[in-house]
Amino acid sequence: MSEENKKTFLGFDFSTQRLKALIIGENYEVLQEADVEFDVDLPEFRTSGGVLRGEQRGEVLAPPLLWVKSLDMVMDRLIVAGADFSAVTAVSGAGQQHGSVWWSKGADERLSTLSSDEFLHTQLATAFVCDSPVWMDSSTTAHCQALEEAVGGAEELAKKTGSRAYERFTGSQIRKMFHSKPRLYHATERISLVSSFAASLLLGRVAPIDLSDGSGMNLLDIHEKTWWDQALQACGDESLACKLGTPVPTASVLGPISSYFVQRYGFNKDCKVIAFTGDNNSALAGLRLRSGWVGLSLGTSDTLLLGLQHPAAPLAGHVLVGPTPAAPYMALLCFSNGSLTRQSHRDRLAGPSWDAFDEMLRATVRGNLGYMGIYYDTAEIIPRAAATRRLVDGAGRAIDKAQPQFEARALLETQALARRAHAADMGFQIDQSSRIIATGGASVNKELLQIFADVFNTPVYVLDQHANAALLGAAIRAAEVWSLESGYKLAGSEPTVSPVATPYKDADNIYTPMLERYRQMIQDIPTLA
Ligand SMILES: Nc1ncnc2c1ncn2[C@@H]1O[C@H](COP(=O)(O)OP(=O)(O)O)[C@@H](O)[C@H]1O
Ligand SMILES: O=C(CO)[C@@H](O)[C@H](O)COP(=O)(O)O
Repeated sequence: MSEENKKTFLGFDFSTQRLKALIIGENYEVLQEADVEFDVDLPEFRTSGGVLRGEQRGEVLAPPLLWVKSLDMVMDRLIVAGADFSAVTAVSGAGQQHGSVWWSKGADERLSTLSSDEFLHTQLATAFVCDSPVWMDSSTTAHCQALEEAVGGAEELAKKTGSRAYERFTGSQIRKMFHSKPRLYHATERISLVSSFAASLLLGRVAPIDLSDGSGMNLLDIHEKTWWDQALQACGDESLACKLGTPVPTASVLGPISSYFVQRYGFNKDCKVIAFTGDNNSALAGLRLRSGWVGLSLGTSDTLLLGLQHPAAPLAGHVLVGPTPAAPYMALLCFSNGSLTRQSHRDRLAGPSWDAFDEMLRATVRGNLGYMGIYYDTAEIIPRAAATRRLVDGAGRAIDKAQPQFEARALLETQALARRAHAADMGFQIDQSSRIIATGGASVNKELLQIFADVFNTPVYVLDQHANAALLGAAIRAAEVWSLESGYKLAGSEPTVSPVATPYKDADNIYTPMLERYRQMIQDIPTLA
C-alpha cells in the first residue's frame, strides 16, 4: 500500500491518573504511543493521583483544564514519537466513568472557533463553571437516598437504570449541584461526561453522551435507551435534558475532526470522530470477552467486567448498555481501593519500587500463614464503607501491624478475596472453566496476577497487543465503527490473549476457608450511612 493510502486510527484514554494516546495501523498493530501523567507532567494543578480533595467530606474533584492541557501535551509527544496525523482516518477515546464536566455559556461557540495558533488550554481557560466531581467522590449519600425515594425505591431505580443509586454516579452529583450550588447549575450550558467532554475537544462542539457510558449516571433507561424523565426530574429542573443533550449509540460517527486539529496538527479534514465511551466500557471492547471470560481491570480502581446478552436488574453492581453490537449489555463491579492503595502501602512497606515489593511477596507463602488485611485508604464502593484498616493474624486476632512481608501479602490476597466474594454475591459465575483477562497498569505484575489466579482458582490471561485494553479498545473502535460506516474492509486482526498465571493445585484448599474469614471480617466494618 502506498504511503498516501495508509490508514491509521487514533485512540485516547482520559483515565484517572494520566492521559494515554495510541495509534494503530490497519492490522491493529501499535505504531506510536504517548502519555501524560497528571501529577508529574502538570504539577501546577497540584493533583495527587490525578485528583484533588474538596472542602466537604468525601468530595473528590479534578480540574477539567488539566485534561485539556494534557491533550495539548500528548499531541506534541505523539509528534516526537513519529506520528503522522495526516494518515489518521478516525479517532475515538475512553474516559474515567461518571465524572461530570460543567461547560459555561458559549462553550459550543468557543469550541467551534478555536484558533490553531494557540494551545487549547489558553483558549478554554474560562470554558468551565467549576471543577469536575469524579468517580472517587462519595459526598452524595443524601442525594442518592432522595433519588431512590423519588423514583419509587432502589429496586425500581436499578430496574430502569441498571444500578441502584451510587454516590459517584452522575445523577446524584447533578442533584447535589442543583441543590447546593444553584447559581453554578444555572450558569451551565451543557453537562458532559469525561468521555464526551474529551470527544468535544476533537469534534469542535459539545459531543453527545454515548449510551454505554451514559448508563453510569442513574439517569438513563437502559431498556428504552433514552433519558428517564422521572430520574431527570429528581436530579435537576426542566433544563436538565437540554444540558445533557440526546444520548447516541456508542458505535456512532459524530462528524469530522475540528478544523483546529486539521490546521494545527495536519489531520485530514475527512478524519472522523467516533463517540468516546467510559474506560471500562472501552476495555470490554478491547478485550473482546467471550462467553466464560471475565475482564479484570487493574487501573486506579479494580473493576470486574462481563459481557451480557440481556440486561439483568441487580441491586448491587451495575448493568450498563454495552459498547459494541457483540456486547449489547455489560455488567461491572468497581472497587475503589485498587492501584493507589497498593502503591501507597508499597511505599510504606518496601519503598518506591515494585521489584522490592514483589520480593516481599516471594518471601511469604500462599495463604500468608493466615494473616489478612483490609486496607481502605479511601471510601470503598463494594462494600460501601468509609476509609479504614483492619489487620488480623493467623489466629484471627486483630493486630495493629505485622512484619512488612506479611502485610504486603495480606493486602493483595485480601483484595483478591474481596473481588471473588462480592463477584459471587452479585451473580458473576467464575469457576475453573472461566478465564480472567487482566488489563490496566497493575496487570504487568506477575505476583499479583498469580494471587488472583489462586484466589479465583482460575487461569489469568493478558492481551498480547497492549497492557491497556481501554486504550487499545478506543483505537480499535475508531477503526471498526469507521469501517462499518464507510464500507471499507479492514484487515484488522483479532486481539489475542496469552496465559500469565495458572492456579496451583492446592489453591482451593488454601483460599476457600479464607473466603469465609473475609466474609466474617467485613461484618465488623461499619458501612457508610
Ligand atoms: N509493576 C506494577 N505492579 C503493581 N502495580 C503497578 C505496577 N506498575 C504500575 N502499577 C499501577 O498502575 C497504576 C496505574 O494504572 P493505569 O491503568 O494507568 O491507571 P488509570 O488508567 O486509572 O490512570 C498505578 O497507580 C500503579 O500503582
Ligand atoms: O467508577 C468506575 C467504574 O464504575 C471507575 O472504574 C472509573 O471508570 C475509573 O477508572 P480507572 O481510572 O480506575 O480505570
